[in-house]
Amino acid sequence: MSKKAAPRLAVTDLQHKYGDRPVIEGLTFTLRAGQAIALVGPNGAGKTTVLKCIVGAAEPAAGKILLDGQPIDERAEAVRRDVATLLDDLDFFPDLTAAEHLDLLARAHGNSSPEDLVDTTLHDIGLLPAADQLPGSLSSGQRRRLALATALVRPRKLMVLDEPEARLDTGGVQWLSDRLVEEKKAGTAILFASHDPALVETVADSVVTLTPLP
Ligand SMILES: Nc1ncnc2c1ncn2[C@@H]1O[C@H](COP(=O)(O)OP(=O)(O)OP(=O)(O)O)[C@@H](O)[C@H]1O
Repeated sequence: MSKKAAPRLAVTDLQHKYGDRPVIEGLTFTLRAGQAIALVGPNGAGKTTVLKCIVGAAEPAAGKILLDGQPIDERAEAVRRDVATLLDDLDFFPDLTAAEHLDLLARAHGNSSPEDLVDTTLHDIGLLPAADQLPGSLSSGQRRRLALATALVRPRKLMVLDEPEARLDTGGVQWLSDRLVEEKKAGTAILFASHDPALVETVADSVVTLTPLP
């Protein structure tokens, strides 16, 4: 009998505190390849904090986080290779165009001829007309689209996205929704925080609701 594959992501009894103040207590969930979990809850409930713990940007007070059965370590090559993250707005290089950012990132992840991928991604995300603009000249929504695009020009088994719908227009949110569904079909696991009920309804296989701790 074959052993069942480990979940892509397994979070067990996660706890996090800022100073003495607990913000996450006893959070447990598992996420399998090709599935999506949405983290929902009011402002301040701890969604970003959970995502930061998972990508290694915050240190949990307790608990276990496993990626494909192994403790997650942001310095490990597998994590950097397999996890595409969109947390805050990216800090872009001021003197690289939108297209050059995507090209650089794809090459850094081992794609030696990313031209077609970069073009397709810019087209998909509606940034082709802005391909040669510097980040400082993009609108805030266009910068957000560029940040999303950076997650799409690199290999990924797990996407960790904090409010990916933020600042997108209606067409952008529709595109995002369709794209995340496609990502799941391709086997990517997605953990995302969102305040958009329609996006959650369309994309998430399950929902984890956080409430602010007293
Ligand atoms: N660096 C920090 N230092 C101290 N407290 C923090 C820090 N970051 C977040 N917090 C607090 O932790 C709680 C959870 O914040 P978090 O950003 O995780 O919430 P969230 O659910 O993502 O909220 P939102 O929906 O507004 O994005 C909040 O009360 C917040 O004020």
